[in-house]
Amino acid sequence: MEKYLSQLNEAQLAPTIQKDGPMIVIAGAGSGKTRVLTYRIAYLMSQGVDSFNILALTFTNKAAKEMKGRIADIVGDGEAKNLWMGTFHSVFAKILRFEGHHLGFPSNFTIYDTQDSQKLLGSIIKEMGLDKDIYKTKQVYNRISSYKNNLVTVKAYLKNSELKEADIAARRPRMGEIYQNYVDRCFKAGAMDFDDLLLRTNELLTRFPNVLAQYQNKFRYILVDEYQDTNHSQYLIVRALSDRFQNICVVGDDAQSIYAFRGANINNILNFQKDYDDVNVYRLEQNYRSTKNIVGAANSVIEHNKTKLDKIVWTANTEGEKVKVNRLMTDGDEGRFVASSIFENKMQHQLPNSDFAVLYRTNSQSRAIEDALRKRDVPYRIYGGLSFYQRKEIKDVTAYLRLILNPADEEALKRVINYPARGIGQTTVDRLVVAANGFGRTIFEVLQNIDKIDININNGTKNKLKDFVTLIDSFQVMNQTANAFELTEHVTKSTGLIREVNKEGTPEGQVRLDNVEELLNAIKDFVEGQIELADAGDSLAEFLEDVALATDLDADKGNPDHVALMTIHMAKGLEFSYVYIVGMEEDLFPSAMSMNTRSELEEERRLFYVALTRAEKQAYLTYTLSRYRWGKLIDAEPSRFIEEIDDQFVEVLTPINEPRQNPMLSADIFGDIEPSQIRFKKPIKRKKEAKPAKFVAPKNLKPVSKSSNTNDNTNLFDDKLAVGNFVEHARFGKGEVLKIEGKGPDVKAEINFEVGGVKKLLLRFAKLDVLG
Ligand SMILES: Nc1ncnc2c1ncn2[C@@H]1O[C@H](COP(=O)(O)OP(=O)(O)OP(=O)(O)O)[C@@H](O)[C@H]1O
Ligand SMILES: [Mg+2]
Repeated sequence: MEKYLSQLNEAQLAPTIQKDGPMIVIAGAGSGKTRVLTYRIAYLMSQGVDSFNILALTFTNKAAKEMKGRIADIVGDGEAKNLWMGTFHSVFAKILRFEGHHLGFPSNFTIYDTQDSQKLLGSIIKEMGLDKDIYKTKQVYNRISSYKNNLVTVKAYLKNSELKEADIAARRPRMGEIYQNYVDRCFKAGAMDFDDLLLRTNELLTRFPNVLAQYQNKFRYILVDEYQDTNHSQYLIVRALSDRFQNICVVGDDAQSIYAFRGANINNILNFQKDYDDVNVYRLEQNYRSTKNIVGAANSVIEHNKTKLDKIVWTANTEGEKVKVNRLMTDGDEGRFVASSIFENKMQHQLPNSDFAVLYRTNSQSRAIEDALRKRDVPYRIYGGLSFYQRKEIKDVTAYLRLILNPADEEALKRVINYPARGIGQTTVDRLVVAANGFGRTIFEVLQNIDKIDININNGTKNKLKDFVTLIDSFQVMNQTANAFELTEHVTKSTGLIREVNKEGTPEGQVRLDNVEELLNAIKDFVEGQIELADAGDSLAEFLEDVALATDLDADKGNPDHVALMTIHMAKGLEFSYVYIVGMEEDLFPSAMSMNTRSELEEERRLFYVALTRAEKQAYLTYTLSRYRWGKLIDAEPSRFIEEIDDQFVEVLTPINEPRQNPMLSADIFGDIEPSQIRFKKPIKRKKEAKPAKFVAPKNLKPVSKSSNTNDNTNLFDDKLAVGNFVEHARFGKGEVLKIEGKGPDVKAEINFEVGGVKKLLLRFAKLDVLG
């Protein structure tokens, strides 16, 4: 352990080895907060704390896995296994499996994901005969989610005139009824949504003191990462569990609080000292992640926020390159710039793809980047789009599995009752739902008694329904003996699902088929890792729980060496050598929807701070002059955040695809100044410009000199290459030299190529043949 403790600086060591009592580490990005948590857990174990008595809550399951791996390196595999570590949702889902019966939930309760919840709300709104343009499912869902995260139960809602008035003002006076129906239907279906996992845990710990005492005793040491983004519900759970022993260590950075829009409460971090007695407050100031330029840039940005704790962040790392800002014409150009820059940096510094990340404000921005990366054959992965487990074909298979385990699961049943098609129409399903609601029974119970009840369904259809029940029954019987993999394989075959996904034999169908196969592989892996579980049924339940809580960030699928594409929200806590932040435009970032109040704008700024501080070596910011938004091409202005970075940390790149040979244009915009000298004191707003004419090479050009194969072409080109020369490049074809700039190893040429238009190349690396 000594050896490991020496890998911490003094400031980090103190919270790591304070064994007991409440403590908070407030520190800026990259200062080692997560490292402190990791080493602290290992330290506690080395001091004789039983691994069963430690609970660590992280922001993603991936972070938990990595932390566990690191701890296993220090203390050994066996002990690390017993640690309770994961996101709030996954940890408390596990506890609810054991304890949910106190609240009337079966241990095999289903977890409804957002899609399931919204579908259920959609049908409730329809059944109540409400206008779906006013009662928009998504908004209703968000509203209910915020009640739950603030522990406002239906009962509390009905007593809360403020909330009710807000809903009436939003022309939704029947929110209370919807909320009630939704809670009832989830309960009847034996289902909890994401927010219930926290809300019900709170209910459990409040209503059942014995249960609370049991878990207080179990979790004698509690650690929370990214504490600044806990919501009220999470805060109360941590408080309750740590109340007895008060061995609570939370780490966070108020400057990185970016989930207020989802109910995160920055006051949790600000008030921590009031919640416990004798809190030790630790501060870390040295950043180990980033260069001086990046740390300086990030510090200068966050300075603009009024609401913040005073913090110092400095680094002993090298100066590094300045934060590079580039302006492009369109999002297509932006994508191409990012792709070629990644490509060049990769080649120049011999780096793996996984050293690069592209971050954006909204998911829809990924498409242009993807297109460009694909053209360059750069492998990439999008995180946080539709997660693997949310794809239709995967949800169809898992719906069968959910139904086998929990026949009350209404959303699963509705999903598969007529998939693959077995002649059971929507009207029949609607009648079943009405009957189930009328009898206070589940739909499956109605199906089991279809002959005994009075329901307007013809005999032919009744027979089909009975066949469906028999089918599910047979799967349940199989589940008694077979493992999850055998069962799933059998389900996909015997229902005809596997045939259905690729019945057209199209490439898309093949992808769906591959996905189902991938799911089977995942289940097999899971089953093989679960052999110690004697009860086959358990392995299926556990697998489904992992599936429901899986975010795309957690899955490690496919080629591990890829460029990561994700929203900034997803990137919290992560680090990459090279980070490209795209779409740095007003109304996009900061988002038009978050500029109404100072606090919203400050949250956007914190988001930018998070984005910048992901970079270790180099950060690029790009913005475009026009962008398609809501189907229209609009003029875009550079984000105010670019201006907010202190000039000394920024370098403005000459826009690569700008028609520099047009003197009107340079005069118009830059006067006599080189664009690279421009600082963004005022946003530069311009109209759409024409691209340079496509280069067509004159005939009869022949090579007059060839670039050497060494990495140093400087001498060759320093004197030989001149403006007006024709050259040839292996990939871009022939081109005309428009401009030469720089000295020695930094000589660059701007060349208008046949393929891809104007490019700026560092001659040291460009393999060019001069033609004459
Ligand atoms: N004392 C140290 N010596 C060397 N490297 C360190 C030290 N402390 C932290 N690091 C490294 O610095 C990087 C940032 O650390 P870490 O991720 O723990 O910071 P953080 O404060 O959790 O950042 P964030 O706020 O972004 O979550 C990591 O790569 C970590 O391994
Ligand atoms: Mg961290």
